[in-house]
Amino acid sequence: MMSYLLVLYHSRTDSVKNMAYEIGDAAQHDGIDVKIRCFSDDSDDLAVTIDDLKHCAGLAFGSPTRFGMMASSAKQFWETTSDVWLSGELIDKPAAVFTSSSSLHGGNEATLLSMSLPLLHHGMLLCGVPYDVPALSSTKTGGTPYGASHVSGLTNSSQLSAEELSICQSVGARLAKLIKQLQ
Ligand SMILES: Cc1cc2nc3c(=O)[nH]c(=O)nc-3n(C[C@H](O)[C@H](O)[C@H](O)COP(=O)(O)O)c2cc1C
Repeated sequence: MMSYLLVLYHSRTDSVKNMAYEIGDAAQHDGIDVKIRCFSDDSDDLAVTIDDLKHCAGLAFGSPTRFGMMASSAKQFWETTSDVWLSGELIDKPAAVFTSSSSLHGGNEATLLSMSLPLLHHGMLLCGVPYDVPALSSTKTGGTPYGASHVSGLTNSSQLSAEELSICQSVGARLAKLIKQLQ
């Protein structure tokens, strides 16, 4: 794979995983190769390597909301990326973040903002969700200008609402567009 979007996620109960696949499918639909990777090998998807990260043309990074922050496996991974940071290999590559939380005001926006920080340190071009995505104004569940989100609720449902789905698709399409424009 010469030029690909890396969709890198952690998910324990499939909500973030479903979002990862929606974002990846949308980018692929728009002509971009996609690599879907996890932070550890306790998933159906392969564990990410530093090479996967170094050589991506763009990144979608997903984590569940854990006490208003990213999951520890994600944080742990970023702490192994100093060499990539030193060599500047992610500078000027487009990136987006996405999350799932069980409650609507349970810290999903805070999580998205803090997930953005390592990507900004790496010099990536953070792409949020613009308000020309109609679902952003109509959603009663997830979806924020800082990135796609899903609210899994009291039953911890991993099924995305129509608006959440459409926002994930818009993120995949936007990353694909930016990857093409920047190459
Ligand atoms: C340790 C832990 C901490 C959590 N913290 C929050 C939280 O701060 N706010 C919230 O709304 N949900 C919280 N949750 C719920 C998860 O964010 C939610 O179930 C999410 O949809 C899981 O995503 P996944 O299915 O991809 O694993 C927490 C769950 C765990 C296990």
